[in-house]
Amino acid sequence: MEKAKAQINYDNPVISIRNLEKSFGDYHVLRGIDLDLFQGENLVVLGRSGTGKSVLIKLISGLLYPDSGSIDVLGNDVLTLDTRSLQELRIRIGFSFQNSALYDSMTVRKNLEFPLVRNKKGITRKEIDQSVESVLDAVSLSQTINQMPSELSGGQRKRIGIARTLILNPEIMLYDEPTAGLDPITCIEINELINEVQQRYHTSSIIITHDLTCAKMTGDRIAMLLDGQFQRVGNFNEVFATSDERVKPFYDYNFIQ
Ligand SMILES: Nc1ncnc2c1ncn2[C@@H]1O[C@H](COP(=O)(O)OP(=O)(O)OP(=O)(O)O)[C@@H](O)[C@H]1O
Repeated sequence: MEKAKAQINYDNPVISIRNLEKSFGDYHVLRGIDLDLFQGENLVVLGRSGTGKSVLIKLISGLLYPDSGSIDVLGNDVLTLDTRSLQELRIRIGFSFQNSALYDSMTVRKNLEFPLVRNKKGITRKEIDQSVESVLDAVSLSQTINQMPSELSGGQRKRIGIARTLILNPEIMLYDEPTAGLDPITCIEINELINEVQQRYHTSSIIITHDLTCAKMTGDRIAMLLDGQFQRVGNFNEVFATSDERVKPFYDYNFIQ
């Protein structure tokens, strides 16, 4: 269940975060976050509920503004980008959110075409068809092309959601709790898909989760968010080789394959 070694370019961070601070009223959620995501890397961000994982993703994608610190994404200073440049940058990032639901009234094909037609002006019918076929093949669901989302299982819907994100060829993937609400076997299939996406699309990914099986299977590196900072960063065994009483229960109460 250990993750196979990936090709990672440690000279090329695609996301660089320095000394990031974010409070909501009196609640100091992020207290000086430093983080690099390297080209080709799967980085898992682990943390209990309410520790600020989603806030971090929103800051990276420019949906929230920090109190201080810097965020560089694909060579862009996110905090100084105008709306248009931010939109252009977001197209280079694939968001796989828990609630990124499919459109129930559209077939799988139409769901997949939607981001293409919206974001790629002048794309031809042939290019659309090729892209749809290619991402469906990537998530091993070619046979569902004419089905409605209601005819798919939870795991299949999750895969189609990932395919819809991949269709724009993102350089960075942000997965927010990719295995939430799925049975253990389907979780493992989604973890395997995350690794296949890394290899096939050469993406760099941040995977937010509190599922340790997911962390172990998909993470080249794991960063544990505790009390507003990344207190432990390393591979799975390094992160959990500690007697830190804030970390141990996290491990003890998770089911590890
Ligand atoms: N827009 C907001 N206004 C006020 N408080 C917020 C806002 N967004 C997040 N928070 C607070 O910041 C904290 C961190 O929230 P966040 O959603 O990042 O947690 P999380 O680590 O993703 O948790 P979970 O695993 O449950 O999704 C929470 O206490 C939340 O209430």
